[in-house]
Amino acid sequence: MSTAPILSCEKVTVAFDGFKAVNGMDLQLMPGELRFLIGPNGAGKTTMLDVICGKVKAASGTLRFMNEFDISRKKEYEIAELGIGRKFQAPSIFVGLTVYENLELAMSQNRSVWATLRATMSRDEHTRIMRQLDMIGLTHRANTVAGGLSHGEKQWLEIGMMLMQEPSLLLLDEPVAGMTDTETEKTGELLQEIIKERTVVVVEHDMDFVRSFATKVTVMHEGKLLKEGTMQEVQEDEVVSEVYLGHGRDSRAVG
Ligand SMILES: Nc1ncnc2c1ncn2[C@@H]1O[C@H](COP(=O)(O)OP(=O)(O)OP(=O)(O)O)[C@@H](O)[C@H]1O
Repeated sequence: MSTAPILSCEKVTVAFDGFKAVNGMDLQLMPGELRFLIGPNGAGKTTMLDVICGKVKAASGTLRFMNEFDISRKKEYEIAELGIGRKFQAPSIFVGLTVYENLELAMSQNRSVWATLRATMSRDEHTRIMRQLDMIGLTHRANTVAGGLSHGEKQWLEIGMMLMQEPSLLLLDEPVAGMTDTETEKTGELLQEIIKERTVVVVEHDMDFVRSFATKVTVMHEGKLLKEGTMQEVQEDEVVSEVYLGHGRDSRAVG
């Protein structure tokens, strides 16, 4: 495996009407990592994902992908084509189509919906979909209309749809929010499976989930990198403790 970072962000700043939501943030990811990005509300975590996928632009700083591409000036679709996939909190699946059809559509993103559903599928394409269904644990749901899935299943379907496009780097924003404990556990296992071939960044508030699945955690505060390390190192850090204390839902994150 390459030792060069897959993503290298240096001194990234994102401003909204002069307010710096991200303020000189550094983030380096190695291929195959599952990195958790945590921090109090308003720390700039979601904005950091937004700037990586091109949804917002950096006012300054550099963002380098695969040691080769400067993505700071690229458009969102160009960044997606380079291999960065972004999943937002609300799932964007086609609720009137079956699980199988959703994956089929995601596989042939450049065709129209009608052309995709009418086209004859090759055996290889069918095999790819079946493999994806297996990975996201929805084989038994292949012919279920996506609108009838549970909340967790919808999230897994959307992750599956993103994977059909073979991204090298996957950005997930609070993937386990609203999930049951069993669904959360399954999602963690799915992420472990995904990083066998890809790199994943997860913005997360669920500290039990982070504790169970994180090897390396990045803590953001006021738009900057506050601390990076194992969950234990982060929990033992006094400054991190101070920042979290009194911050509502994350107040039990440390100690
Ligand atoms: N489009 C925008 N316009 C103006 N301000 C914004 C915009 N997006 C985010 N912000 C502000 O930037 C700051 C960082 O927001 P961001 O959503 O990145 O934080 P976060 O760490 O993801 O927080 P949370 O954990 O609550 O989701 C917040 O103060 C937020 O209000």
